[in-house]
Amino acid sequence: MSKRKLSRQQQWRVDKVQAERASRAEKRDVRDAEKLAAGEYGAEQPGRVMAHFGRTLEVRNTEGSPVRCHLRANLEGMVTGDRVIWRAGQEGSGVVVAREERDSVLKRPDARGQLKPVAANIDQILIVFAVEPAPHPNLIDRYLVAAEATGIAPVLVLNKIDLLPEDGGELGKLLERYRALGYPVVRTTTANEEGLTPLRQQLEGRTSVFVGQSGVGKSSLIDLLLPDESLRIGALSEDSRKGTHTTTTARLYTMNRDEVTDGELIDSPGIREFGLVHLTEQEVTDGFIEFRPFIGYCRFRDCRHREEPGCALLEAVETGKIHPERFASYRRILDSLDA
Ligand SMILES: Nc1nc2c(ncn2[C@@H]2O[C@H](COP(=O)(O)OP(=O)(O)OP(=O)(O)O)[C@@H](O)[C@H]2O)c(=O)[nH]1
Ligand SMILES: [Zn+2]
Repeated sequence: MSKRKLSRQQQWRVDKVQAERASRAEKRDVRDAEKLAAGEYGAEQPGRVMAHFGRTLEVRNTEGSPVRCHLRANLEGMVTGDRVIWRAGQEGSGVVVAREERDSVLKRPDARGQLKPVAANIDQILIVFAVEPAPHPNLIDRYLVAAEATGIAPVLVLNKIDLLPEDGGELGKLLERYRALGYPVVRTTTANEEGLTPLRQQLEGRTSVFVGQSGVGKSSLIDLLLPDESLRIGALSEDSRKGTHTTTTARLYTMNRDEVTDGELIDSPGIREFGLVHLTEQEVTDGFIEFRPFIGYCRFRDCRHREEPGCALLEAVETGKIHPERFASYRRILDSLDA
């Protein structure tokens, strides 16, 4: 693997080539099994998958360096972020012999619409939105519901606060509503040095992913968080930036500042699009966290919370325990499932 620092976009292209190479690596598995049996590998040690290309993995060792590994024959389905046990072989490469249990998994539909894990052990999903283009509350709710369905903690990141009016405007009020529900809200701007301080605090010691609609500033934020990786700005043409990289795999990045490990990011174009995936009616209902105390208290067991008499959710809206806009949003998301 090249020692030169590549931009993420360049890296994704490299990853694709390596995926092709990976199939050749499978033939090595057989030989590996023999070598493992013969004791030609070093002691077991922990690592984390930074990227994967089929059966070839880039594993970060405890010193933070990447080691090229392949998977022992009886293992499969590793994804970026997996914690693994590996053993060093000859020529700086290694073999992954086990995977630790995952704390969380992020899934995306593959080409055939089948949900497939794309990243593991993520602590938080940062839902980025911006003062401009202004978010529709329904979109924020959609992201929150999708995040809740994964069991990974969502965090709302309001970017471009340099464009916010003095009094905070309507967005200020909207954010208060989410804060009251218990969601962390972080304000950012890429327009000045201090603009990322609260975000850095939120990222510290955790593994995060950024999601959000186009134009909210995800690339701008990530470029500032990973300055070493941002060679691509200016170096790549518009065309290649907009190329279709959505099938390439996710990559784990460590944010280093002042020699201190601040936190980790898992990123890929596909992950950034997370949230606009198909959800079930049950997932949508469960994803509105303030509904939970009322679920199961409707008069009818199969209440769909539309016009039914004795609906506990509708009552909660009427008595002000559920915000009418959140409920309207809930209905709109359900309607979009029906469509
Ligand atoms: N005023 C202001 N503009 C910003 C800020 N952050 C990003 N921008 C601008 O917003 C635009 C979109 O930023 P990007 O970083 O490309 O947004 P993105 O979310 O990565 O968008 P996609 O690549 O389409 O997914 C660019 O013109 C940025 O310069 C900010 O904090 N304040
Ligand atoms: Zn009901």
